[in-house]
Amino acid sequence: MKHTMEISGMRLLFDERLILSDVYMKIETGDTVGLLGRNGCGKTCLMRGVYGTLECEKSVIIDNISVYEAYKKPSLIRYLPQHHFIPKYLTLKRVFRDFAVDFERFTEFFPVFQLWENTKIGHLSGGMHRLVELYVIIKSDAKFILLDEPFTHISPVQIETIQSIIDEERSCKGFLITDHLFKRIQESCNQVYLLLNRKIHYVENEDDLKKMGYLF
Ligand SMILES: Nc1ncnc2c1ncn2[C@@H]1O[C@H](COP(=O)(O)OP(=O)(O)OP(=O)(O)O)[C@@H](O)[C@H]1O
Repeated sequence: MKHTMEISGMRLLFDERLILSDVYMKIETGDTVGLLGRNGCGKTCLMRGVYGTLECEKSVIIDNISVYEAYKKPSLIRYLPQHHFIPKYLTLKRVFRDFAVDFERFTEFFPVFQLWENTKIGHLSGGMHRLVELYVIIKSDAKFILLDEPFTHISPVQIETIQSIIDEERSCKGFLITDHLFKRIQESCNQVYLLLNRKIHYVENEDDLKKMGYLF
């Protein structure tokens, strides 16, 4: 079944400073939407606004129903923040059980984790910890997945595997992914947008990014 999320009229002010204005985006099942933008332009704020953990003016409509506090509805949206969010004292077994994600399948993609089912996530390296968080969010049973800089701290080989998993999962989900690297976004996404001057701009190709001053 195809699901649609429409984000519109998003406007965010911090004191007198306008961060986002009139943001519009539509994401459907099967979409992998990439969001580029310079440091501090508002990508994280946009995601947190959609997720409902940052207050702002907005309309988020999923399948014709308005959603205000998406973070309370994990079956609709899951969000991977830039920072670690799974408590360090939890074992991998517990994490995969809580997210209802198959650990065996995970170890088929990433065999290095085979012996670590009873290891606490805090004992993993930062990159491994990140990989577990990224995987369980991508594989969670939700209609839309927001990934804030998912490839940071992940090795190139693991990035390729993750990209193939996202490609598989999009048959039943829609993805919004931020990154700084056009190449990575181009490889992972079927639509690309640039957040520039508080607004979302559709990007057809590299030339568009050059015209908008994002690439040289
Ligand atoms: N709680 C807050 N109070 C005031 N200003 C904030 C707050 N949170 C974010 N900002 C500011 O809003 C702007 C957008 O921040 P945001 O984190 O969304 O940028 P970003 O595009 O995700 O950056 P990066 O690519 O570096 O992660 C920044 O200038 C930031 O300093």
